Amino acid sequence: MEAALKRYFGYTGFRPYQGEIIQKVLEGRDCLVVMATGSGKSICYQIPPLVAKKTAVVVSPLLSLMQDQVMSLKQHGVRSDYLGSTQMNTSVSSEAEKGMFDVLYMTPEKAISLPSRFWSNLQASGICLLAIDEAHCISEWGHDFRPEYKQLHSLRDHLVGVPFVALTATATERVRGDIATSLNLSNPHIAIGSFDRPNLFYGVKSCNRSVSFISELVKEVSKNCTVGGSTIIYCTTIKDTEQVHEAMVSAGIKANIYHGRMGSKAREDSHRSFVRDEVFVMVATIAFGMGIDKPDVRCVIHYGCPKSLESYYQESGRCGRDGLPSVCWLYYQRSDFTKGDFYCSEATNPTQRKAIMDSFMAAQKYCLHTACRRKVLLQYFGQESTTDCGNCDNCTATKNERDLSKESFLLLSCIKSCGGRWGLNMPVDVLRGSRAKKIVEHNYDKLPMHARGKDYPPNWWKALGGLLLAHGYLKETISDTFRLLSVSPQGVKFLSGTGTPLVLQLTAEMIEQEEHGSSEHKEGALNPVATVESEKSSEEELKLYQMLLNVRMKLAHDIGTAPYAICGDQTLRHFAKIRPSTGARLANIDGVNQHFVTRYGAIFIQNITQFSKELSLQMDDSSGVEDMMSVSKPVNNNLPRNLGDAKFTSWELWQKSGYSFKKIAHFRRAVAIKEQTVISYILDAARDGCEMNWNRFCEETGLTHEIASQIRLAIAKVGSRDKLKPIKEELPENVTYEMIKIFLAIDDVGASEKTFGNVSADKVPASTTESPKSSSHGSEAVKNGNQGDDVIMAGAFDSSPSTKRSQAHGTLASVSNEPVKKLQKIDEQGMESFAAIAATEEAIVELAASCNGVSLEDAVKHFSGSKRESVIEMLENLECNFVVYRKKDCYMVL
Ligand SMILES: Nc1ncnc2c1ncn2[C@@H]1O[C@H](COP(=O)(O)OP(=O)(O)OP(=O)(O)O)[C@@H](O)[C@H]1O
Repeated sequence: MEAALKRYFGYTGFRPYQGEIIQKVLEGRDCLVVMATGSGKSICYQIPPLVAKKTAVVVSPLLSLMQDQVMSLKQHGVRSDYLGSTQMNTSVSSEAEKGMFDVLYMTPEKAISLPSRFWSNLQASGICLLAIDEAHCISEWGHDFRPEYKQLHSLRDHLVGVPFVALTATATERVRGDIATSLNLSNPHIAIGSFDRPNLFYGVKSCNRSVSFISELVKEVSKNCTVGGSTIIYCTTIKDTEQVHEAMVSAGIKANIYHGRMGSKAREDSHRSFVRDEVFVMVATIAFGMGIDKPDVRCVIHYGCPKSLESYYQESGRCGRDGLPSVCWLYYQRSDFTKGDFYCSEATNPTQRKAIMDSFMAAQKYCLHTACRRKVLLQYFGQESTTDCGNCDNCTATKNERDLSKESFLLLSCIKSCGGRWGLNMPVDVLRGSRAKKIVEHNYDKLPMHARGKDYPPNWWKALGGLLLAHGYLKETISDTFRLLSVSPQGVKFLSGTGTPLVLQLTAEMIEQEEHGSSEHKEGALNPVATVESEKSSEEELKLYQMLLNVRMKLAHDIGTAPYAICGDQTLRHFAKIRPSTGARLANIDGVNQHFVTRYGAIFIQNITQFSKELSLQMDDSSGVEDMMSVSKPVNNNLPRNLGDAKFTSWELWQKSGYSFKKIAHFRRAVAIKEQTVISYILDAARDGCEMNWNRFCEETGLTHEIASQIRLAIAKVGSRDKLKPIKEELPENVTYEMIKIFLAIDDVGASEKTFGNVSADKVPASTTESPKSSSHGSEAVKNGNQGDDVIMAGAFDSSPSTKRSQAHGTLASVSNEPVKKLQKIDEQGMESFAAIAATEEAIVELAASCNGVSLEDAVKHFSGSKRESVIEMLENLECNFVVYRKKDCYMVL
């Protein structure tokens, strides 16, 4: 399990609950998973198929979400696709039946409409789980009820014995019960994680929707953009969305808009360019909700009170999913609180209506609270928390507590005297001394508290009303479409004088009202920007991080994917901090998976090296990072370790003696071998650690910088480097199979990008007599499956491995007419040190496997016949090739 986590996702440890859930699923047990947004639920259904080598089917409510997940998984080397109404590729379904995907996503509509033949075929091919993502959609008590979800239980009949895994971030106890019942979960393993998102700062402010407020918002958001963070601004109406978007764009901020009245193509484009960091801000209605999987959103702003606390938690939960510090601000206007009825119009029965209203009131209370915001949120989801978080506006604000007993007494008694038949406006007007027609008609101008509240502006009183509601002194009831306020039993107790003095924390709005007599927003008071902590990075390291963000951006743009799908921000931060100089060092960084190393490793190492030089930063600084092992820089003795003799000699002739491929192909043979075989021998030697003059190799094989770039793009497009044919099909005719193989070998050994740099397209092979470019050998070699096994090596190549190298030297030197100047340079000492190596990569892997991981010191001790540097080098090579990975100080086998 852990090996698959490192190989495909680059992480060395599971987060809480992930390991146990995966284990249960692999044992065939149903699971109900309720874990916070961004806590890593997806891994729970993505790892089992990679371990069990069977397909996982995932039911997901949104196409955009599925497309993002598939894009990301492909970048991790996981075979994945989706079935839904927008899927144009008709072969996905038949490939899926044959078990050709690790993870197959589908919409609920699709899942219930697929014929039983599909399911029986898939079951025959192997299916390890059916996951129901966003499972709260099953429940009418959930905030996103979807009727099709209710029919998913019918899949049980098709998938006998297949574990069902229901996952959600927001489920009250009642919703959990609904999910389990509706899906017929049998004795499910229930995992309920914390709802807390400690990296998120929560803040709330009252606002007006004035032009000056919006321009202030624009200013603050633009600050966030300059530090490279993405922002989502959720508006409650399309009109607000358009207004805020227009303000952002006119201020020169790259912002997109997204709402339900846009066509699906426009929405898709808008979503895509946001996910790909082509714009930094998305101004959207909640139509841009559940499906947002971008991990590096640094700021989520709600411009208007959300329709429920669940949806606020979900939407704000789109922020900081990569675990880095991020902020969530909610700006509300008092008039937002009148929208409950509008939301209730969606209800089809009284139960739903009550559920919608309750959730809306909870959101309203959240806005008005002066206690720790996190506590309020967690309590709503049934999680008790005793300490204040210190990471929300209420915790960080200077305490502004005051005895508000007198004012509260006035307001509560006024509400009581008005008979609990009104909202807040009427009693506040009475307190303020209004003689409006309605007040006079009801004789409220005769009440003793009439005109007793002139010291404070109306909004101050309304803010106090909100506070009293949030603290339980008032209660709100719905009558028809009206929301009525009355005094609660706790309020009655206070009015009777038996309660304690009412010391309350003043809201920001009350303070503003006292100071300025209005909620007109003060310059500089708005502060939505995530102060993403630089994590003790130096200025140069931050510059390097910015440079690497650009490298990732360009790369993503070239291959048509989202930057985050290549690697996360956190991983780039580690690169900037550690500055790995080798593939092995890169491979050991958290978040780096096997595909990343093979596809992008060389590019990043080259850029890190170059930028670090420019910024005068040392490479390989592991001091500040935990979990990094202090391995001294390996000494590469450039000697092969476990090569067969034919390969070794081919390499020697080429690298040391300067022979051409053609000469080597004919060298001392009755029947010449193919040049392509020689090339593949030399590549194997390179993979085995032999020193290589890559510039010469590329020059002789015609692999130019341009061709290398084309191949890299093709691999990225195909999403896998396992099969050459699909890669070849993406490339122009002139790019041969041989070139692809060479590219992969160079990539495997992590040679520098500069390797290709010396040769340009118009300056191709000089020294090769027959370059692969001018022949069809490359494709022939592949067609014949020619990896060199079909070659009969004669003469010097057929002696026993231990003796033949020295024989080969002697023979070559004496028999060949070619100048073999450099050959003798492999002197006795070199051969001795090679012979003395007791550790081989296989032996190291065996040792690590037998004791479930081995430390470097133990490995060095175990292979006492080997030099420490050799063991380090082999370990690094294994690590770079993802044969082993490091967890703390231990090398584990993948
Ligand atoms: N074991 C892990 N170590 C480090 N990062 C992880 C681990 N598991 C998951 N992550 C990362 O956490 C982020 C959030 O994960 P994921 O998308 O699965 O969250 P989620 O629980 O499904 O959230 P939501 O409910 O919002 O969809 C992703 O960037 C993912 O790569």
